[in-house]
Amino acid sequence: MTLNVGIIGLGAMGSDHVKRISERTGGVNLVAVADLNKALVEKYSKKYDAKGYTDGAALIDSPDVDAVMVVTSPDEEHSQFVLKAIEAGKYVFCEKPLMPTVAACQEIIDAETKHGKRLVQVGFMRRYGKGYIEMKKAIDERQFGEPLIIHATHRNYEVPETYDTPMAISNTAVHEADLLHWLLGEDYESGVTFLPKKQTKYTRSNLHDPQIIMLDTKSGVHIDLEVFVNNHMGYDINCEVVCEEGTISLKTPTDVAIKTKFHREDHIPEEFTERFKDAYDNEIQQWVDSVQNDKLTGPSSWDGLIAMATCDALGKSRDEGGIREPIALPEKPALYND
Ligand SMILES: NC(=O)C1=CN([C@@H]2O[C@H](COP(=O)(O)OP(=O)(O)OC[C@H]3O[C@@H](n4cnc5c(N)ncnc54)[C@H](O)[C@@H]3O)[C@@H](O)[C@H]2O)C=CC1
Ligand SMILES: O=C1[C@@H](O)[C@H](O)[C@@H](O)[C@H](O)[C@H]1O
Repeated sequence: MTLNVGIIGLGAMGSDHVKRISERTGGVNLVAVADLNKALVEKYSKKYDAKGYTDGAALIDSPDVDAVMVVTSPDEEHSQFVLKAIEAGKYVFCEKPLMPTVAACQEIIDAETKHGKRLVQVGFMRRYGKGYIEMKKAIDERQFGEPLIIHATHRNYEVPETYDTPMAISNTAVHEADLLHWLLGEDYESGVTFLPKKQTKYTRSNLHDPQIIMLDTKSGVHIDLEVFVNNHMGYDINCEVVCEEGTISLKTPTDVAIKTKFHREDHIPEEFTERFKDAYDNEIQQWVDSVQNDKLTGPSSWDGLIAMATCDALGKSRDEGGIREPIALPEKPALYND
């Protein structure tokens, strides 16, 4: 049976998912698209022969739609559609972050728990990237002994004017907040955020960039993460895990490196859609497959809450001038135990 999907939000990431669902994902049919922007609705409904809506709630209510993808921004827009999908009993894939506050994540968890079945998957797509999967296997098997330290960087070429200081954590570092505890298989104990170099060429009044984050896990693994979202160099994601008997690193995303007269070249991607194409494709294919099997397997609302509780502590630390903050989680509902 083919799964009929509707997508709400047709901007940068939504249009990438539209293309993926329509052209590269098996067992699925794009039947409806929605956006507040009429021109985008017309463009994609025409191109992919899908019904068009300017009201995302109407898309969710449509009997033609079996499952929903929420790809709207700002991130605060997510929960109205996620809650509506839960109410309608429809599976819903929600781009990260689930919501940018812990309270709003908790509201979704409460609604899903009340419904009694997992319906929500959060778009932490890095878990589906080949490099990270291999790193996790090596860590899980302790191939090089115990993990001790992680050095990570999250660098974007540039971000829009609407992107502000809190978003460096809630919208960007949220990827590592999820990924690194998944990679290590353990919870965080505490975190701290520093703001180096207050004045730079690209400093804006609403954005402090770069930001330095440190996290410590319950067993004492130490993580340092540089978030630098206006680096004017490229989309540069790095992760090195230092273990007792070796290091495990994410390799450069290119398959080919050029050496020519007295120098070498290695392409740096411009965008996440290029860098993590394999991860997004695997993520969405596995989401479709798990919905078809009526059992979600990907990152849950609970994972969305863990990531945001981590971001909350890091944001608080930054606002208090770099004081270490404990990372505490509420009680985990039984629904999220398997
Ligand atoms: N997993 C990943 O690596 C990435 C995830 N994202 C996430 O995807 C989401 C979308 O981000 P972008 O595509 O970059 O944003 P964008 O600003 O390019 O597009 C957002 C779209 O949502 C529409 N929209 C806003 N409110 C709406 C509403 N109430 N009803 C219907 N449509 C509405 C806007 O008109 C716009 O077309 C964000 O939550 C972002 O955090 C974005 C980039 C990468
Ligand atoms: O999720 C994403 C964006 O929303 C975010 O703004 C970027 O910093 C991330 O690299 C990208 O993966």
